[in-house]
This record gives sequence, structure tokens and C-alpha cells, in this order.
Amino acid sequence: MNTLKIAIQKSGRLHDESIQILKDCGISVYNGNDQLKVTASNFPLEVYYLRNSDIPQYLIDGVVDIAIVGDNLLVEKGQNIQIAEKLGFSKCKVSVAVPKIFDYNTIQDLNGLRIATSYPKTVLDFFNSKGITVDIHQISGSVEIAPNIGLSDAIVDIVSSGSTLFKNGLKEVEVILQSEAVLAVSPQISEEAKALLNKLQFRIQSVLRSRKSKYILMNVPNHKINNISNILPVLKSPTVMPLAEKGWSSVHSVIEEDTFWEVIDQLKEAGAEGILICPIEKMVL
Ligand SMILES: Nc1ncnc2c1ncn2[C@@H]1O[C@H](COP(=O)(O)OP(=O)(O)OP(=O)(O)O)[C@@H](O)[C@H]1O
Ligand SMILES: O=P(O)(O)OC[C@H]1O[C@H](OP(=O)(O)OP(=O)(O)O)[C@H](O)[C@@H]1O
Ligand SMILES: [Mg+2]
Repeated sequence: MNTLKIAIQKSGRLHDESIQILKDCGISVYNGNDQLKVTASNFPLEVYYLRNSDIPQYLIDGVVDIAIVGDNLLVEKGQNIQIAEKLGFSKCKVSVAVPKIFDYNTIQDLNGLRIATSYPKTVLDFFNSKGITVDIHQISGSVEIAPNIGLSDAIVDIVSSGSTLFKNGLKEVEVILQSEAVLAVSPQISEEAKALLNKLQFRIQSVLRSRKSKYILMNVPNHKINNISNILPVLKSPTVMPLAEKGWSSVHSVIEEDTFWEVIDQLKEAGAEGILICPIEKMVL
């Protein structure tokens, strides 16, 4: 039987949310503490638990059909790898940082300096594009310590909250790229596997949509329904149902997480009462 092969990080930043998104798609897989290859019971999916940094090569070689990886890793190692879907978690930046006492004004200040990083290609491409020469020192982890131990003058590494930089006396001076977890596709994927990928992607899109949206219900005097409807950025038009109390209706709709509080304030001002907000399990368009 046809199966779709997916690579997922064995352990680390991406592991839990990768398993969770499959779960939300109705696909249950064993979480791989001791098994490196597992088969889902209710979808033709084989899961390979791998080191994150090895995943782009497995995609290039066609050992797996798809993978969940950080976009930043594809920039570093993933020539020819297409992104099917941005997944909205593990958001971070890849940035240049220097010691706090470094008198940094422009990127030219880094010319000729030593940069420690785990992402040499990303760094080289970035500085080449700016016409600046740097001396790259490739290390595989704990990059933020490099300036303190005299290994480098600056670093390029992942920044999220900025607390690792802060704790190591560094400051961010340039953002090279923004990253998040993505569903990446092997250039060698077969037509059969592609058909399964389409099925999986359809489910993932429903899950992502529902994560971004809330179901909203409110009571509205009938003469204010038009005003309220105009505020609601609905999928189609809102559902309106009469309440037992004469002259009032219950209005139902869907709103986006991002605009949520603004919309609620406007609805209250326009006369909505008893507003209820509920999570959405799946959203199929
Ligand atoms: N602090 C962070 N906040 C948000 N996302 C992050 C953070 N650190 C890393 N990431 C993202 O998660 C991915 C995996 O990072 P993680 O540190 O778990 O693995 P790794 O050390 O790169 O790889 P390996 O599995 O090979 O040991 C990174 O490629 C990046 O996209
Ligand atoms: O801006 P922050 O929120 O502090 O996050 C950034 C840190 O997170 C990552 O390391 P991680 O914790 O994954 O450790 P690792 O070096 O073992 O991969 C990254 O390499 C940075 O060091
Ligand atoms: Mg890490």
C-alpha cells in the first residue's frame, strides 16, 4: 500500500508541536522515545524521527517525502526544497549579535571580523549580499558563548525572546531572516505520495484556520443587527436566530484571533450583549 513518509524532529524545539499538529489532524502516532520509525494507525503515514539538522538532506535524497522543519534550516541546507505550508509555530529570527560594549553603527563595522555560527551558508550569503567580508567560525551549539571566550567578535544565531543574548552580554544588531516551522516537500516526491500529501495538507489547513479563529455568539436587539453585521468579518454572513424574548436575536459568527479584542470593543459599543467566545475544533472551507 502507498504511504507518505514524513520526517519529524526526534527531540527538541519542534518535536511536541509537530506531533500535536498531526494529532489535531486526527492522525495518532507513537511519540518515538525509543522507536525511530513508526506507522500511524489511521492514515497511510510513516513517521521518521530524525535530528533536525539532518532532515534537509533526507528530503533532497528522497528518503522522506515531506518533513516538519524550521524554515531557517531550509535556507541553510535546503536548495530545491519547496514549502507546502507555513505551520505558525517555532517562530524565531536568525540574527547578528555583538557584545553589548561593541560600538555598533552600521553593518560595515563587521567587515573583516570573526563570526561564530551554526549556519555558515546563511551568514556567507547575507554578508556577500552586503559586500562585506567576514571570517566564519562554524560551531554546532552554545554559539552565544563564543565572544566571551575569545572565539569570535560577533555571532549569528537563533533569537526568540532574546534572553540567551541578554544573559551572555550580547545585543542583536541585524536580523537576517524570520523563521517558523514549515511543511517541506522532497523534490523527489512521487505522484502517489503527492496525492496523500494533498489529503494531509487539506487537514492541516483546516487545523491552522481553526487555530486562528474563534466562534462568537451574542445577543443583539433586532434593530441593531445590521450595524453589528457590518462589524463582523464573517466567512459568509452571520447566522441570526430569534431569542425567546421578543425584539432580540442571537447572532453567531467567526472572528480572527488577531483582531479579536478590537472587534469585541466595537460590538459592545454597537449594542451587542452577552458575548460568548468559543474555540473552534476544525474549520473546513
Ligand atoms: N528559541 C527558539 N524559539 C523558537 N524556535 C526555535 C528556537 N530555537 C530553535 N528554534 C527553531 O526550532 C528548530 C529546532 O531547534 P532545536 O534547537 O530543537 O534543534 P537543533 O539543535 O537545531 O537540531 P538537532 O535536532 O539536530 O539537535 C530550529 O531550526 C529553529 O527553526
Ligand atoms: O532568544 P531565546 O528565547 O533565548 O532563544 C534563543 C536560543 O534558543 C536556541 O537554543 P536552544 O535552547 O534550542 O538550545 P540548543 O543550543 O541546545 O539548541 C538558540 O540556539 C538560542 O540559543
Ligand atoms: Mg537549538
